[in-house]
Amino acid sequence: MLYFIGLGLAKKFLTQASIDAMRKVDVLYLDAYTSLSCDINKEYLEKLLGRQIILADRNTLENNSKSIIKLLEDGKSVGIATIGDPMIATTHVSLATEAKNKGYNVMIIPGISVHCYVISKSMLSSYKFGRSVTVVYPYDKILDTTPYEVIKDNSSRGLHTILYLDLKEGKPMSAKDAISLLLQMEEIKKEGIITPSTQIIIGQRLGCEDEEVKALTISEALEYKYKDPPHIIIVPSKNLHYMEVEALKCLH
Ligand SMILES: C[S@@+](CC[C@H](N)C(=O)[O-])C[C@H]1O[C@@H](n2cnc3c(N)ncnc32)[C@H](O)[C@@H]1O
Repeated sequence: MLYFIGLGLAKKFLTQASIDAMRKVDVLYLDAYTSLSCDINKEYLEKLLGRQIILADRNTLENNSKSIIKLLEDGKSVGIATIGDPMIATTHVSLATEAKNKGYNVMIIPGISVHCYVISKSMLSSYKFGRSVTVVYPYDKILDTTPYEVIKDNSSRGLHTILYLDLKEGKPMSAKDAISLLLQMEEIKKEGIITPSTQIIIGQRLGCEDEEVKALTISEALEYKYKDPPHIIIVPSKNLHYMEVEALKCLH
């Protein structure tokens, strides 16, 4: 059996189902690259569960899945624990389908995802979210403008956009860096999608004791004093329902 175990965003969101599964498996990996938590880490989980955990990088789970399949072939049960939900905005589906196609049972244990958490805290209508996208660091000085295109497309259909921020080699992108990249995209595209008066919602350290969810304009966000990451951004559609307008006022 291969278990994909969602840990939620912080210690207080660990579920009994996730703890039971982590105790039960023969080999337990902690996915250390698709997300991060302010208070769940390998040491904390090892102490809580009284067992050993292996930190898994992208290579172990994506390119070198053979080692995990080999454990299953040897009759071992394997767990892959992930901050948040194991299947939301991660790359674990390919490993799950590979194991399933080879005849192994796959069990998914959902966890509270940042995706649901930020929608809930924003009070925006959950029916009105379009495709989500990740703002990534420029690669070889080339800026990927996909987030700009996705915001534009969602906006044209009256939909909100969730922006995940890049997490490269354990270095989480801050909201401030993401906003300056969005402004650079605007300079390239010049379609008036991201302007100083564009409203955004910034979620900081969600699930932690010092979490914050704030509605700001882009120009306010450039001056804002942020807490440490992780950060996430929502770009609300301009076509807000009057209840959503009221909800946003509560986040100022
Ligand atoms: C690619 S998503 C993975 C989401 C995860 N699988 C889940 O279900 O929660 C990771 C990104 O979400 C955002 N994020 C994750 N946890 C967060 C938190 N507690 N507070 C704010 N943003 C967070 C950050 O932008 C981070 O780089």
